[in-house]
Amino acid sequence: MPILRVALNIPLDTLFDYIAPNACEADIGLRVCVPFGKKKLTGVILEVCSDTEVPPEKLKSVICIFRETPPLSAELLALFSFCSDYYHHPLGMVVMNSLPGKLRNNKPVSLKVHVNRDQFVLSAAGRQVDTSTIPARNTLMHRLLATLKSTPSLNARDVRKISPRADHILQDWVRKGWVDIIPETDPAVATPALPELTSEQSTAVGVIAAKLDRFDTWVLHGVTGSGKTEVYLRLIAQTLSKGKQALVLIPEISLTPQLESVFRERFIMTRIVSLHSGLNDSERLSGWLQAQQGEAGVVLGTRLAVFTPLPKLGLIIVDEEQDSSFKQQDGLRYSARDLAIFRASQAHIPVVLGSATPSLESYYNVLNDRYRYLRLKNRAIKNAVLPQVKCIDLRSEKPLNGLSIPLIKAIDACLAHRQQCLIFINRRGYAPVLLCKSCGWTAVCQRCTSRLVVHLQDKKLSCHHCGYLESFPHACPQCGDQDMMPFGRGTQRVEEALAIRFPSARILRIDRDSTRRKNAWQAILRSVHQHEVDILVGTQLLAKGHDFPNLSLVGILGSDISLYSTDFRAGERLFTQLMQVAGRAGRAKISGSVLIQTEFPNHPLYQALQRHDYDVLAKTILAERKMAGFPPYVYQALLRAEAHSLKKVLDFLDTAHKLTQSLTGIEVFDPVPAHMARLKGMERAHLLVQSGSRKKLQIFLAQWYKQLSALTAHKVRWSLDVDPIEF
Ligand SMILES: Nc1ncnc2c1ncn2[C@@H]1O[C@H](COP(=O)(O)OP(=O)(O)OP(=O)(O)O)[C@@H](O)[C@H]1O
Ligand SMILES: [Zn+2]
Repeated sequence: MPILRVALNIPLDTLFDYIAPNACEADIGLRVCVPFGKKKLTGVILEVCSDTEVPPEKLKSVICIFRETPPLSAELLALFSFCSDYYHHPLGMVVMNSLPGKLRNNKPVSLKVHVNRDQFVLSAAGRQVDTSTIPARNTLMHRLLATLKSTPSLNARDVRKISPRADHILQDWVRKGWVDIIPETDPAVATPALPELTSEQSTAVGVIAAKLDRFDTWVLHGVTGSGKTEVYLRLIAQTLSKGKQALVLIPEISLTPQLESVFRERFIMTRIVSLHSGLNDSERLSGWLQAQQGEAGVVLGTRLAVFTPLPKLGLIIVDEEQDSSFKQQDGLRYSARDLAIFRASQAHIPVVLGSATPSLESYYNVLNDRYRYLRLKNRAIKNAVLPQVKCIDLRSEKPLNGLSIPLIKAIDACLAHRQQCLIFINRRGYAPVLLCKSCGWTAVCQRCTSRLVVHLQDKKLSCHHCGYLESFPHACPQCGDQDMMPFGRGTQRVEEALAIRFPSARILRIDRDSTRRKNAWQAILRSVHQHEVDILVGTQLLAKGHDFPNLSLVGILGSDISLYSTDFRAGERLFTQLMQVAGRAGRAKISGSVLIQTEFPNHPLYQALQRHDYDVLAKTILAERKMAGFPPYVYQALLRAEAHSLKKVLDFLDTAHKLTQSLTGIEVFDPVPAHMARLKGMERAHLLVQSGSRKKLQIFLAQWYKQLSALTAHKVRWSLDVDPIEF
């Protein structure tokens, strides 16, 4: 009797065995419904074998196998298995987390995902089908094939006219590659005229396009506005022309509408699917199925999209590859960028990592010749040059309400020229601290190690880590004094100061508070493009990828705070962020300038920024990391633990520490409290391990993970974070 080994979304590092009388090898990768305790669960069949260690009286039968969707491919299952091994996370959870919600349900799904106006045409393979191989009694198949041969294309209605059952056959043929789907096209839309590539773009496209049939990791290092998107588009066009699919990963969901419309305009004959967390379950399922069936030519998505089934994958692009949002920060802590590289190597195709400021990990791999490197040094639009970056020295220019005189003058000039400006401050809310002037009390979150942020408009104090909200206190809870004052500055306060200083300017604030509503982004982008806004105030949400042609001035406030952080990645992150915001200025015909208000104008980071010199700074930071023994010179993993009592957490970590004794090539540090020592009421601490050899670290982690899983007597939640980026 065949035994199925099933992946379930259960936090145990094992597969679960069931009997299935009518199952066979071809069922591997299919979804299956099984009994589990008193419940029914849906899982995925990973193996079909003939024996099991489960005693016969305990072995249960599957309830049903879902056969309406094709099985997950062997490549995808290999990706899951790599991911589970590398991140030390139960395989069943890896598999199930990657599926759209509707496929995790105990219900069959409907495959009716086509837009009815699609056209179906016989593919080259379909034309070569030997009709004698189709049994004569299958008259419907013969009729459908004959009709497809005799007409240029059919739409869904034509198909149903042949027979209501013809639709099924057609779907099957699409899967087999006999029939291609051409999405409905609007004849009024003409093929857009392509811009002439700059010589740098043209080199990049040429070099990568010559090697589309092999695995390489390309770092496309292009300054802001250098037209990396155009390079992607040309490479995707070549991929599509070979009948292959392209996967494009982007960091921010807010960037999808813009990019999606660029793609749609360019590839009018191609089905483009976007996959991100803003979709409802049906939309996500539909996109996922179109990808799995090879109908979607381009899949555009945020990090989870790296797990999309793509049978004809020909190219992967990771835009803004350095972005930390590619790393999942809970549950399965994977890096979508790193998995993208694995997928490309698995499929023998190129992966392009695009960025204006590549991550130091990637840059290091370039310096070591592990990755290939292409550079775009100039802006793509004729005469558009990189903005002039200058520091305003706050030691001599005392600001008023946060705004220094040179910045105010620059804003005045910008407005007089009817151009737009952007004031960047990476902190939302009104002020980060509420302070009692007489006793020095500050409002803190009861559940987290953090201060409460002042939100003046709704008269609330809010914790940005756990979402806790409370009303303003009337008096200081410590001394009773009523003289409480917001201290420091957030976007709302800067907006207020600007409104006072520039009463006739139209000001728009863009941060997580102002973009929460659905479609808020579209409205914002439209009003910026139609110049209904003069001054934008915003956080890093604004910094990424947006193209605002009329923006000529960027002012940067409050960035000094990241210069001397305890996090060794803070400098890299700040540089990237400031390069990105600075890059919003002067992207088209008008020239741009960037003003940074700082007390440390001579800091190497600001110096590098003024010269647009990524390489010098990157090399300096790399040298520091080498000295200090930080990544990319070592590989790290963090054992994170949390519980209601700190003692329990530390006891657990001590036990974990003792398990690691006398290892060579692995360095184990003492347990320390996390940067956020308390979060949502949980006490948190961690233990860092590192090694100069990724392989050694992996071997150690596998063994340690088993030992840790076997520790039972503690009430601590723990997880391993491989290649952590937050501490
Ligand atoms: N060859 C070209 N000729 C003319 N304009 C171009 C060309 N290539 C790109 N552009 C234009 O240049 C602008 C900047 O391009 P794009 O947004 O792709 O830059 P980017 O490198 O992605 O920058 P960022 O890192 O800031 O996102 C866009 O308006 C784009 O339409
Ligand atoms: Zn909190």
